[in-house]
Amino acid sequence: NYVWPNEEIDELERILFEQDSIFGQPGSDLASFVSGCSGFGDGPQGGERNFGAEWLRTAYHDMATADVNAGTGGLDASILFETDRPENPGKAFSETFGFFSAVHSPRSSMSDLFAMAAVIAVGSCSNGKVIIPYRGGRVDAAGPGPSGVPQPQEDLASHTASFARQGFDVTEMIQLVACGHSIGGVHGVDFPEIVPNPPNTGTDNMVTFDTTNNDFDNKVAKEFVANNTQNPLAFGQNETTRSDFRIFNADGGKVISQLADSNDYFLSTCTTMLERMINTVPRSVKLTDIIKPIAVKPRNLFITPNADGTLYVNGFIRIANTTADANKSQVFIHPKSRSGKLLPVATATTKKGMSGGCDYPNCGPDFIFYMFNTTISAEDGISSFTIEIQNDAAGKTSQFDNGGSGFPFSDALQPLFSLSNQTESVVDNVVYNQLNVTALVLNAEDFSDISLIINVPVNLTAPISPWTQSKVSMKPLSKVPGTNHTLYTGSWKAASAAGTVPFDIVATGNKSTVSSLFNSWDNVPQFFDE
Ligand code: HEM
Repeated sequence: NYVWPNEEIDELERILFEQDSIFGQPGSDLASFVSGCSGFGDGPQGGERNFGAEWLRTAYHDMATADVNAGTGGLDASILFETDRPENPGKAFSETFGFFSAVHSPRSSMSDLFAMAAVIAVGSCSNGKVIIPYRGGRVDAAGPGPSGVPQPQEDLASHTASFARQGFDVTEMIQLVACGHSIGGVHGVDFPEIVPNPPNTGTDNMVTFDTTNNDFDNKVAKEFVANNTQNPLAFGQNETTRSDFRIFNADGGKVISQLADSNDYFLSTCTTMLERMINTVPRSVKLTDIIKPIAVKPRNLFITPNADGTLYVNGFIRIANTTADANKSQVFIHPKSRSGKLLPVATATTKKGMSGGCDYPNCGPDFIFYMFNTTISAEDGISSFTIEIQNDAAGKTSQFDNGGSGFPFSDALQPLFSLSNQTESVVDNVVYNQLNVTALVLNAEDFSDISLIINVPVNLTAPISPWTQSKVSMKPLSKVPGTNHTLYTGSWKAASAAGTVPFDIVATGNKSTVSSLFNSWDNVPQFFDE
């Protein structure tokens, strides 16, 4: 019963399920960094960084300070304010943030992105055998939380108490640690007391938890039980820091043996435990339903006025390859006028191309992008459309009416990308982004205010910050001849630290408020100084 658009899930759905996108927008290459779960060589000692392992460790360290009885902490991205603590050594947290900050927005909190990082990492590292159901809705912390990430030199009693605070009993603690330590390892640069670094080489001696660093599998348990493990937290030179040894034996070795006995059991246990881990959030947070790939979703819809009083309407429809057949299907758009009258059908059979779903098996379908365009009279205008697929993936004709009222798309208020641009300038060594937007407004006399609204972080120097809206009043430019449309323009300029988060245009009046929300800067032509 998904209805487009949905502010809570559309952006998260795009980032998670639309990898290798033909639009090449930020985030569409995220999964490629953990593709095959392979590490990136760091030096002759064989040390390497496995980004998937870093993403998973980031999600755990962020969650590990939760207090489930108090209903506080959990996945809230507070880790970004806590990286100078002794319990959080290493590059993992800032590197994970580096990957995901490009898609951080009011519709995709950093904590939702850290949860997604764990989902993608484990999905990719297990080659699609562990698909953690993903929900959105997490809320970012505005500052540091309490400390309390478990550390390897602590004793079993403190680990048991710490996991109990996070909501996991002894059995679940053993399971969660085994799942986490299935990929990656201990880095000499972060923990020289556990994994000594060769002196003066500048390299990172990394010792993996098991022999399959690039595979999310039960080897970590198998090798531990078989007593031939290389896990530095189980049999490292320093007995004090053998936390995995103490934890895996916390119940006499029962659970770790079960995990060692069956990889299927290990994988299903980890799916459950890691889902619980990423869904550990403050009590005040309400998570969305599980986000699934959406079968039919409009994308980048544009309206441009022509000189002769008509409107050129074009856009893309993203269709899952489980719904349409890239070779056979024919796609048609049925637009409706402003008054609800059916307008001539537009064919959308030309394919812009395919996006490869998720980059790893079992995550979601690939998508086919169909292009359409049509010309309508400005007097008729447009309010919505429905989509018809002939010869769909099942060989039938199917209609998509977006829950009954069609896909909303209105010429009441639209940015005109061909008349908009973005520029970059440097003043006193500070780089500024400027966004110049021209918008098409119907019956402008009905509105008392038409504003360009940019979401910007309140605190430009913090790694993450609550958002605030920076508003610019747009001014009338000219009437579009032969129509009731008027062009409005507005310019917004700020230090580039304010980012290029999608922008809104909102027209408010006594009779109504209309808006065009979350418009991507990617669609705005760039004029950058060399
Ligand atoms: C008592 C609990 C735990 C302790 C004491 C502990 C300790 C450690 C230590 C010392 C490292 C090495 C980090 C580095 O050198 O950068 C590490 C790595 C890692 N931990 Fe844990 N850990 C615990 C639980 C968990 C849990 C529950 C998870 C996730 C579910 C997890 C996921 C990871 C991952 C993926 C790595 C590899 C990071 C990389 O290769 O860059 N850990 N852990």
